Amino acid sequence: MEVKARAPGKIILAGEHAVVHGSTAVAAAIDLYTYVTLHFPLQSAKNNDKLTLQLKDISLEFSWSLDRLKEAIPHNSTTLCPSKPTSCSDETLKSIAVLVEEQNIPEAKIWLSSGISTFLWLYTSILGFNPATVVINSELPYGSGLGSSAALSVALTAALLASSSSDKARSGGWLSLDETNLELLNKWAFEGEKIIHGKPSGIDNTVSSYGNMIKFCSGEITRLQSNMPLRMLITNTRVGRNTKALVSGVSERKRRHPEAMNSLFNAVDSISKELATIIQSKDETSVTEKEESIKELMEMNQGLLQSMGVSHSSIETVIQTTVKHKLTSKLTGAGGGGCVLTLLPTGTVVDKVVEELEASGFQCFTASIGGKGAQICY
Ligand SMILES: Nc1ncnc2c1ncn2[C@@H]1O[C@H](COP(=O)(O)OP(=O)(O)O)[C@@H](O)[C@H]1O
Ligand SMILES: C[C@@](O)(CCOP(=O)(O)O)CC(=O)O
Ligand SMILES: [Mg+2]
Repeated sequence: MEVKARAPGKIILAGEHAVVHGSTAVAAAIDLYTYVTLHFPLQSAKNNDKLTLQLKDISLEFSWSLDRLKEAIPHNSTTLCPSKPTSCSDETLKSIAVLVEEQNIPEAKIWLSSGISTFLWLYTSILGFNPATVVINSELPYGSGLGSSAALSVALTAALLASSSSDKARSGGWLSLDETNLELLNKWAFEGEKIIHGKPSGIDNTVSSYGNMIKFCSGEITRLQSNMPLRMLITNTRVGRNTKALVSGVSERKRRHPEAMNSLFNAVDSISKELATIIQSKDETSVTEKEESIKELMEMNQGLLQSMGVSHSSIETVIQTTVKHKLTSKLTGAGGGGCVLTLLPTGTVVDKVVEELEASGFQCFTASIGGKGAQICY
């Protein structure tokens, strides 16, 4: 039997980091996906005593005997409960880290460890100790602010829940999930994100699960209906960074300067709310005026992110380059490198700015904004 799922990456239009501290943020799905395929061996097959993970896009394979997993991961064989998401305890996470270490991940790819821990936790919590080969393929750059961690948790959980469900109408095409299943998927995926991010806000797994564009504040989700064209250039600085470290850096700064940081978070909250209002507005304001307001809000948000300590010289270079072309940019995701968004107002020709950015070693692309969320295929 085979089950497939896919989940999109995302851009955060406003509010990253502040959203971890209770501010509003606005995010949209993009049309770059992580794909997960589960293959279950026949009882008679020779590999029916193993769990194998194949990361296709980076040509790596990891494998554990089911006996080793059962021995290492604390479990209660009678209480597998896919419909009740639970958190991974510190004790279980330590045991899983040992299982990951035993795989001798190449030093240059050691950043995969938390993703593989998430994999083991979600798999064994939802499907228990059953044999399978899990194939993962991602179109998203890793650790670049486009939510590869959330797309992994969402796509994997969607495939696991689909395979554990009794209701498998074979269709051959991509199917979206109903509200109840989306809610369950999103809760499990959040538990997966916690292993990778430490203290996630939940916005990334939510937008990857639900798709489209959302306003998010302390777990409250508002789906947004955009009433204007919104085009963004995405520039990957190719500077690697890690969301967990950046999020904890902001918390440290908040601990040192609580009042000042709370003022920054409040300002971000206002920016995100205003952005959501503009995007949805059906009033007479022209698209050009709306784009001018969005430009200003992005500029202010970037200034506040810089004050939180999450910008980077590569991000500043992208901003300065795009300013020369009268375009406005802000970092997206955790910052510290990673990707930068540049608003492309109606009629913008991007060739010259892209040429200049790519000459500096950056990678530019446009992605379609606000597409579908998680989907499954039998
Ligand atoms: N397809 C994948 N397979 C294994 N791990 C993954 C995958 N996608 C993401 N990850 C994990 O997520 C981490 C990147 O997440 P993060 O730092 O939050 O950045 P982002 O979510 O912006 O890509 C990687 O270092 C890796 O541990
Ligand atoms: C910085 C943050 O707001 C977004 C992180 O996104 P990413 O992992 O860099 O794609 C963290 C969060 O909201 O959990
Ligand atoms: Mg992430």
